[in-house]
Amino acid sequence: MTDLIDGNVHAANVRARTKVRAEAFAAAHGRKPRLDVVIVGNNPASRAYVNTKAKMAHETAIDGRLIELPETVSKEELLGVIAGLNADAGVDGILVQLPLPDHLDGQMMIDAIHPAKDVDGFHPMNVGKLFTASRIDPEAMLIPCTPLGSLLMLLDTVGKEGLSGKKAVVVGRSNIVGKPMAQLLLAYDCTVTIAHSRTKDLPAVCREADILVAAVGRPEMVKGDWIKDGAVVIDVGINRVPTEDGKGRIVGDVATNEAMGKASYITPVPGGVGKMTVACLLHNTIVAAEARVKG
Ligand SMILES: Nc1nc(=O)c2c([nH]1)NC[C@@H]1CN(c3ccc(C(=O)N[C@@H](CCC(=O)O)C(=O)O)cc3)C=[N+]21
Repeated sequence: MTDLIDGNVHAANVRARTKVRAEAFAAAHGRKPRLDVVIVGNNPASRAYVNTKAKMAHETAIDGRLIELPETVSKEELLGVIAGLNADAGVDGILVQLPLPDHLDGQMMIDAIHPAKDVDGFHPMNVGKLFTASRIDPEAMLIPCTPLGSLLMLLDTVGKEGLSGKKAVVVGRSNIVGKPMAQLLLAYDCTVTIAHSRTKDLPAVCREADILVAAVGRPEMVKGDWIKDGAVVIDVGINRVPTEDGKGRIVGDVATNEAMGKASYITPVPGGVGKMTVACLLHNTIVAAEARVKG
């Protein structure tokens, strides 16, 4: 039997707790916490994510502005926008939607965000804190949203005991998901392997995993027979694939149908990790806001 881990339920819980804190913040400080999102160009998928974030922020009593810049914006202009948000005392969180057009260096822009406002948790200062922490504290650190959301679902599903000493395999080595995810699992006493596109015999490596995190961005790459019986599977992928009606549909990095009956738990796509990513972004915004007013 495979149980689905319902991202909508977990995300609603995170948002409910965040909303209570956002309302208390507003009562104490005379303004709502604020998350500003910078988006460059008009990639339809990027637009869709940004709209979801704006809607969820609003429902969670968090304010925000969307700063829309043309595809052709220069490096200097974008750095200027970020500097303005850093200097604006009313802004608690800054998110620069990635990826950026080729002429802009994403890491340079991340580095320019004030670490205290870096609600993505991508700034080297926040990355360093995560990698050196002896204990993971989502109240005291800005942890990248997708790995944090994945960890919270794992903790709610199998508990700390369900992670300690277990073999975890993270497929994917991005700075946004793979590397921080591996670090979180390591902090919870998993034995962690980071696998990637050059890994020899990837199916065999995955078959060893008690906890399998797929973050490769390839539709349904992880097959049913890559999954150990009883493994917990976290599917981070969000891939749009064509359908006959031309509308397309969203699938993960795991062939979910094949995983059913093998995994003990799996996150569905959609309705899994993605929902928690947005909820954790709002969580990070209230953490950043509270830390800033404390000084
Ligand atoms: N600086 C930055 N930070 C990000 O966190 C960031 C980013 N850039 N660029 C783009 C990606 C993508 N991303 C998603 C968040 C939620 C869903 C989500 O809620 N997905 C729904 C379904 C989506 C659908 O149906 O289209 C789900 O999984 O159920 C998806 C994708 C955040 N990103």
